[in-house]
Amino acid sequence: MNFRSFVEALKEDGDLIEINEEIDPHLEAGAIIRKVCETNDKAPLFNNMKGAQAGLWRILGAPASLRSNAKEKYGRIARHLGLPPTASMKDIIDKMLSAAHAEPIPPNIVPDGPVKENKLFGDEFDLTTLPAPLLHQADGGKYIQTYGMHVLQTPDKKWTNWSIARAMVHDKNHLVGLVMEPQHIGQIHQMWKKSGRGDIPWALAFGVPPAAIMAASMPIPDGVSEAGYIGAMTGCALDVVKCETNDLHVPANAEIVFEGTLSISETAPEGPFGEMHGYVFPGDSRQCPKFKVNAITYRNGAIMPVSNCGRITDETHTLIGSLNAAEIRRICQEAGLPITDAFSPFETQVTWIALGIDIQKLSHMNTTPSAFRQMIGELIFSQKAGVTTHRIVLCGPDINVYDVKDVMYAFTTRCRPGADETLFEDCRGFQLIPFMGHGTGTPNRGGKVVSDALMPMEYKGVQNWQQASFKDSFPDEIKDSVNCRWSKEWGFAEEM
Ligand SMILES: Cc1cc2c3c(c1C)C(C)(C)C[C@H]1C[C@@H](c4ccccc4)[C@]4(C(=O)NC(=O)N=C4N2C[C@H](O)[C@H](O)[C@H](O)COP(=O)(O)O)N31
Ligand SMILES: [K+]
Ligand SMILES: [Mn+2]
Repeated sequence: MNFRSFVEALKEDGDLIEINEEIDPHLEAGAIIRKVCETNDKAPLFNNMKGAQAGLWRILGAPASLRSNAKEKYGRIARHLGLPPTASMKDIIDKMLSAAHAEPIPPNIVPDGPVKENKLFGDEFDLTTLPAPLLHQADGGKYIQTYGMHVLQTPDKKWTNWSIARAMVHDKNHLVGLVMEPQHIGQIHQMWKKSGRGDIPWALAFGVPPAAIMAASMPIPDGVSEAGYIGAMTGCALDVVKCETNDLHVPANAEIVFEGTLSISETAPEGPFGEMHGYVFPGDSRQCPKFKVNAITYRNGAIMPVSNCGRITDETHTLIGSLNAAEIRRICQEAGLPITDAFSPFETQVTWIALGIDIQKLSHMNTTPSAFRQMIGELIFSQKAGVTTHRIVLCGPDINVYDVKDVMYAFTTRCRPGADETLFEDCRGFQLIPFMGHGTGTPNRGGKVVSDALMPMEYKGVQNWQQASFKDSFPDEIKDSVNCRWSKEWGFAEEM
């Protein structure tokens, strides 16, 4: 599946709105995409961007946001992975974890591809004249990069990392963007700095195969190349082609590729940006590394994917939250902890992760609530995949952690504030969260908690209550008889 066929799939699903009227990249496109994300409406495809030139570019907004009809809520994300549009978040997370222990299938190097249909070098382009969107009025620049994939290799060439990190236009041939540890872009940047080998060969591929952008958004382990992971997950090697101006490889059917170098010395002001937690702090910029663009190659009719993040629900919630939770589930299970599921409710702006606990296994651990909370917090808050999470909620087997109503029902009724919670201050914190970066304590340390929504008896493997609900407080024959007359005889609404 490549990006173009993904867009076709959305069209066939009736999940695309094509806008052929001229749309301005200065706030107008961003406003439409933002409103789509806040209303879970169809993905907008802007075919006529003001300032488009030489086929650069059309824009697809909200590439992995939600659908409004409940049966296909995650359909746009499912289509990234070739799953049916009715797939659940559990199905999507299971699919993304399916390659965790599989032999990587390295990419297949091909001599040519659609991404080579057009090539611009040096003065043949000027980034400041391309239709890069201003996505929020207080953003510090035009965030051209919100859903592209950085390609960076370690100095020893053993690891090629694919990841999403934001970047804005700095001048006619430079971007400036977030390069922060423990993200792999930050780790690799540090390796090159130490190696003294000069600026880093770099590529940024937009409109890559959707499964690749999912892996680019996922914190798979240090040293694991996303290309091989995706090969193992899809069962087939991804076709890649060599860059014109360096030895890196990019997906052969990507829509657009910027090629160049990531500076190990030069920085420029970056931000602010309307971020994943739903805030922009006007004027809040900091020095970040510069990316020099030496060449642009692109397909005819190239489409630039754009994520306008902020208030729920957009790609920073559906992908960052879900894929961090995926890795947290795997890490907990491999540590022998009784975790069945992990999910980050969008309504927490993905600052929480709810864990589903197998209380039979928990009862065999003969542990205490405070010891278990300590174990969970020390493991998860020391992980790269745990950096963005500031509250973990432990939930019993009657709670569906993928449903925020269930998580809040457990958290608000089973977790006594203070007594049932363990605070963690000696761990990395996520400075992009306003209460961290603009709050009262140290911006990038601590501020985390494990909130135990397991009742004491669940540590013995027992739940001695019944939920006062239709599902749990009525015998099956009553429920069946009510259900079968529900809409036919009495005219209540059909079940969703
Ligand atoms: C899907 C998605 C992921 C994002 C981002 C975005 C989108 C749409 C935008 C819209 C651009 C907003 C910012 C949000 C911002 C951000 C910064 C830190 C942590 C989370 C988000 C950041 C970013 O700018 N920098 C960064 O380091 N990581 C980001 N991730 C998370 C990473 O893609 C994710 O963590 C991967 O696992 C990285 O791969 P790696 O494990 O290093 O190989 N962006
Ligand atoms: K990644
Ligand atoms: Mn990685």
